[in-house]
Amino acid sequence: MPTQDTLFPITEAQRTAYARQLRQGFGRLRFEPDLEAAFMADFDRGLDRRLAWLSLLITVVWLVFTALDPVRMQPDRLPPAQLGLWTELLLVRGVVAAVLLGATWRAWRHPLGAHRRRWVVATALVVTVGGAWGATCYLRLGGFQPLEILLLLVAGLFLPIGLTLRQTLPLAAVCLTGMSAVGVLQLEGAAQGRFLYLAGLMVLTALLAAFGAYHREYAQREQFLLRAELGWQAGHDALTGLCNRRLFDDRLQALVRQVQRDGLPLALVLADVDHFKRFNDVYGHPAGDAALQTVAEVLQAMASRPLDLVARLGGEEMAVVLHGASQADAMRLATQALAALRERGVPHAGSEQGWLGMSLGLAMAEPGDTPLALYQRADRALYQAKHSGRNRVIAAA
Ligand SMILES: Nc1nc2c(ncn2[C@@H]2O[C@H](COP(=O)(O)OP(=O)(O)OP(=O)(O)O)[C@@H](O)[C@H]2O)c(=O)[nH]1
Repeated sequence: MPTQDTLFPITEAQRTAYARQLRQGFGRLRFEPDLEAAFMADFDRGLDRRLAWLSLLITVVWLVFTALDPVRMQPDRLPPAQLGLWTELLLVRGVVAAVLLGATWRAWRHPLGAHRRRWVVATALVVTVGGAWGATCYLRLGGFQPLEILLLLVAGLFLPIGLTLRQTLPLAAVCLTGMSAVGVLQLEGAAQGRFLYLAGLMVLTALLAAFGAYHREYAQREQFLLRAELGWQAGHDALTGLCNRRLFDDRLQALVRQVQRDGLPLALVLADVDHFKRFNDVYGHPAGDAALQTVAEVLQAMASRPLDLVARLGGEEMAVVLHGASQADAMRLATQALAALRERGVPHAGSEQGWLGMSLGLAMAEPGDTPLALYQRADRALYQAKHSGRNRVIAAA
């Protein structure tokens, strides 16, 4: 998906797929495969920086708690039998701190890119299980530990940390199992009971957070589809489906620069329906609209290359930009378009020939050209086509 926020460069076919998905819904938080890939690319935008900051924050909090451990537990006053436990706590704190420092360094140093999900999963697992382990050490040492802090860790898994809900659920299940296993294996009696009670609360927390995450992701997906539709509408003409003037101006500018750099030819063909005012007067505006759609289809058929561009510039004036086409190619395509419109046989009593025709002006991009200069040459050629009998193509000298 630019995301491309203002103009979402989707094709007509993609737009149909987006609209279909929007109609079908996505209650299971999954799009059709192509759309899913586009959504994931959009979903991942700007994530690396956010994760780097989050990782730094967690690391700082973890280091602060680690630094406070000796103050809170006063190891020199612990009975010798508990020194082993103190070492265990220090080890757990140290391992998690080392992993967090490494993860933060990695996230700041290089974009996580393809490793992002693995990075998130590994960091989350170490922090949740390490957090639970540290908490059980505290309990066994007889110190005060607000175990409820573990609930925050569980809820944190459902924050926008780069996983979809489908990816978060198995991770949360593994983390909860790991945390509960630590409690069951390390604790006994009342402390174990209290930890198991907390494990139950963790499951409830996970369910509540998952409920919120479901609705957040649903809204995010819906917004993605709607943004594509809006972007398409911003760059296209509602009647013919062709690019509008705004998108045409943007793309023509880029195309002119591109061919000048690549040394390729570029042709601009301007088209204007002949005696269209009379057509509207005789057949009515709705028939005029249908006639414009026919002309748009005929012009669209001229554009077969990926960088070709067909636009409605306003009223009954349209344009075709042919990337890499020589003047002879462009002339041939324009003549074929005239013949194709003739074949459509749209009656036009107010025209010279009795059926709907159009006049075409062709100009080739020249070295050092600006889009405006190119447009003006094509416009002069169109003017000549109009004034030399209409329903023909004239190339700028
Ligand atoms: N049906 C319909 N008509 C439109 C639309 N946009 C512009 N027009 C009409 O197109 C006509 C353009 O008329 P003119 O600019 O005088 O040109 P023309 O009659 O085609 O004459 P020539 O260009 O000299 O052949 C006007 O009557 C506009 O109302 C549209 O979206 N739908």
